[in-house]
Amino acid sequence: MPSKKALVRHPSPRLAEGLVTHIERERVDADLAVEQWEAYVQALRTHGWETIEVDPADDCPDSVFVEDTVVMYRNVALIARPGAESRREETAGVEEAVAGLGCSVNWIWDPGTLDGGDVLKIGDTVYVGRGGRTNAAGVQQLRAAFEPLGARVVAVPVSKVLHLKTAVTALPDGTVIGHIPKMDAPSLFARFLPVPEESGAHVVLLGGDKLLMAASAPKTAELFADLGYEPVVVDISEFEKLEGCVTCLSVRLRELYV
Ligand SMILES: NC(=O)NCCC[C@H](N)C(=O)O
Repeated sequence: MPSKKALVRHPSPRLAEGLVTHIERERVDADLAVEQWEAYVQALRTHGWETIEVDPADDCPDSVFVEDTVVMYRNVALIARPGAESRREETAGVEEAVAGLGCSVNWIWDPGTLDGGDVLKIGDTVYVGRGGRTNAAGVQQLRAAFEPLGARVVAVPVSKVLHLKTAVTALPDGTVIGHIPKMDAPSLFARFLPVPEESGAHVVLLGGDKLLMAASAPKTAELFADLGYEPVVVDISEFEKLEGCVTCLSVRLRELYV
């Protein structure tokens, strides 16, 4: 049976100091953030995901955004090398967690940088955003790690937002969804559906027709419901103030046979 495990990481007490790059800094309510994180984790559990907490990294303000630290392909965990220096220490705890789960571990090495938020997998196609956090060496190393396993790696320019997955994710049938004003190259995606809100571009596939989405994208939730999906809505306002979205708060491990 394929696994339904998801890595999550408790917010650091220093969350409010997290990086902001493309938006104005706003005050983050740390207590509310913890409540929102707990509700997010509960939503995963309610929909059948076993959540595994990576040991907290309290000194790393952005550590709750665990998606950026590792990319999974089959049972291989590629440990990222975050583009932001302040996030490099986040990977140690994640490496320990995935090794403990029986994953094969591989690494992005200097001079490569790559954030997990830049990697979107649709079947065996692995889109990788080349932008502020992931450099050309990171793209090459991702190719070298995953192409021998059967992946087709497609590089996508990203200049308007933090990560590729800030701009686009995909529905269960593989249709790419995105908010066009935030995309560099929409024509790269063969089957593409534009969404009316920036945060509507972010979905976590919970299984079946269920899509985990942010409360800040009500029009997009309506659009998806009208297409026969079931939006599961969570409020993640405090993480959005730090350019986070629903995808970055977990790493789903779907292909572990352990
Ligand atoms: N995958 C993601 O979308 N990660 C969000 C990371 C936000 C964090 N404040 C950062 O700038 O690295």
